[in-house]
Amino acid sequence: MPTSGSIKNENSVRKIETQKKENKGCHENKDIALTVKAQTIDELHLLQKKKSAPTTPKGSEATLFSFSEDERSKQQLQSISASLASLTRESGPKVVKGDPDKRFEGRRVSHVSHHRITPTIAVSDSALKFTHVLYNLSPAELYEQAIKYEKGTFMTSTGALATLSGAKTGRSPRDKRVVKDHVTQNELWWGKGSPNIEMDEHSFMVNRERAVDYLNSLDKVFVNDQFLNWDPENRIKVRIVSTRAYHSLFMHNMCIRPTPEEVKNFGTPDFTIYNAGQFPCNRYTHYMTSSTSIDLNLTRKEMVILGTQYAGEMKKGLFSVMHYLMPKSQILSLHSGCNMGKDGDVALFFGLSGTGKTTLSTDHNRYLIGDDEHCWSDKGVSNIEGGCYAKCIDLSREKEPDIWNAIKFGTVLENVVFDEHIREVDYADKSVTENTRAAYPIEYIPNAKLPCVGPHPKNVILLACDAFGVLPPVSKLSLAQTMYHFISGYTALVAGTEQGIKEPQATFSACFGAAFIMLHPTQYAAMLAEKMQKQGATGWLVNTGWSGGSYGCGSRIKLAYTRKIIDAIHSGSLLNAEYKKTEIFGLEIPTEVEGVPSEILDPMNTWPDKNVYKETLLKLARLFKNNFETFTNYKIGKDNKLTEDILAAGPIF
Ligand SMILES: Nc1ncnc2c1ncn2[C@@H]1O[C@H](COP(=O)(O)OP(=O)(O)O)[C@@H](O)[C@H]1O
Ligand SMILES: C=C(OP(=O)(O)O)C(=O)O
Ligand SMILES: [Ca+2]
Ligand SMILES: [Mn+2]
Repeated sequence: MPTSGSIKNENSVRKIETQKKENKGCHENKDIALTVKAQTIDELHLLQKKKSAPTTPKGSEATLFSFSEDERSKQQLQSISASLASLTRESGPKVVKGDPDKRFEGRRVSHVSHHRITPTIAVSDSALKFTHVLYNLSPAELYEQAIKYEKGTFMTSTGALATLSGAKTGRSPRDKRVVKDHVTQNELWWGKGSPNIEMDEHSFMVNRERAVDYLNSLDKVFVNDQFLNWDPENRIKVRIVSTRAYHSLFMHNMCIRPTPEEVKNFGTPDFTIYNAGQFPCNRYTHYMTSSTSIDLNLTRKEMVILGTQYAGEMKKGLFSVMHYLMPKSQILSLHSGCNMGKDGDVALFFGLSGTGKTTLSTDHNRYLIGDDEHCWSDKGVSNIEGGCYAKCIDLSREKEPDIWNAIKFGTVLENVVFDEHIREVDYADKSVTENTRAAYPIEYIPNAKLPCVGPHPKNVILLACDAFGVLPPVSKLSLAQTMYHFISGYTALVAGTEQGIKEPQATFSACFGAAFIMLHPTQYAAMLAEKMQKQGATGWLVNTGWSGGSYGCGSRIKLAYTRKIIDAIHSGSLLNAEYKKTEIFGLEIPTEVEGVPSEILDPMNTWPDKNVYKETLLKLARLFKNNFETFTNYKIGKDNKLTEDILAAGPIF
């Protein structure tokens, strides 16, 4: 220590003296005792690492089982080879496990000898080359890969991995394609309003081959074998093949992580993603309208990503798959957050992007079941994912402490700006995008409920961020109103950034997630109505948006107030409050909520000009009505009465 000369502390002085004594007395012995058990630097490096599953499945203790372990490891490699195989070429790159950079490292020579003749990138000689598979790497290994090879990837001051998603910083719903074949043409929702833009089987195969060829041209690819859905009976096995450690770590965090035993017995996946997002699609390919394409083939159980590195495409792509598979088993898939109180009361939080699912389901006083994707079966609710994907723009430690603290080692931080030296993140900085994100394993939230399952929901909270500022901060809904608002899926955010005052943009997205549903919205709505009725769940509409005027005049409702409102819903106190009915939307609004100024509960009170308020309210009502027109010819479930009630539950003017 350079400061030892000036140390006055008694203990320190004594320490220094002891050291001196040691040095005098047994200098030689000490040196011998500290000598490493290695003859060379390479041997020293070998000592540093213990072998472990799953990347190196053959452990030294496996003598008894070595045959079966060997077999299993071989089968695993065969399964990955099959995933990566070209469907047109007879021969292709040979798939080998491990990091190509480690091929000269002196591990067991027999195991690596063939790596020594491995050529690097050789696109036209694919039959002669190896593609190294980095299989289910750990976060630490993925950090090393990402920092070493991916430009724009750094460690932040709290240990998170900050990276850039490239040109795309959000999803590209217009570039999503779904294969229309003899099965899906009858099963799925097609045409006007549907998110399922069709493509044919052949064009899918062209894109698939393009992705596979690209992946195989690389020295190495990442493979994640993981699960979706915490309900063990309805769990699916997913394989994600990707080119970036960032993608692999993102999915490691977002999907359910298998145990080493589960990895060994993984077998064939139920669904595979080929993420070749660094490579564009060919715009001459039929159905392609840009160089980005996210293609879903439900019959082949495959998804291909070309031309976008935005990681959210993988997460939401798999969500679409669940929106197809789960209803087949009478399970309702939900674009919602979910948490549970100490007494086992479960709440769902529906809402479009930015309305508060993640923020409000992450509640220090409740158990977090999940922030975004759930299933509701006859047994209760289950999270589909193993992690959360929180927005970081303007994130503050005070307002969202649990999310703030989750941003640590292992967390992927997308598109944030940070101090180049200290590496402190500036969450207010929108230089790269407003859609900055953190993806972390759910157990990074201290009160996560593991396993992520719970009983039937008691409250169904519909979140709308109403930038028009006319929806009340909270209303209690009848079942018909809940269904009306669920099918409408309204929110209004402000387009663009903060420069000047912009008109709020009303968005209607059926089931609060039209971009991800595969069947007609009324099919999900019918299931939700049936489940809510059967379980006696109460519906609520919570406006997390503006109060006191539209965007530009009013201001966003304080998160602290919204939390108080949500608390009152959870505790049951709001259920028995005093209510009055609003004009036009016919919403039941409470006259009092503990901790919330009563005057804001009726939005009319907060607007300085009551006429402008009325005009704006009518404007929004018309938007609702126009949007609902497309649903007026459908029946919701088998119940005529409910269908009529739903149609009557919209605004009346
Ligand atoms: N009153 C409010 N209620 C909920 N969120 C709010 C409120 N005011 C501001 N916010 C901010 O809005 C964003 C909500 O986003 P998020 O919870 O990620 O939405 P989602 O998960 O539905 O996409 C967060 O950044 C949160 O801090
Ligand atoms: C990842 C997403 O989810 P959300 O914005 O709802 O959190 C998304 O919609 O792309
Ligand atoms: Ca979402
Ligand atoms: Mn979210």
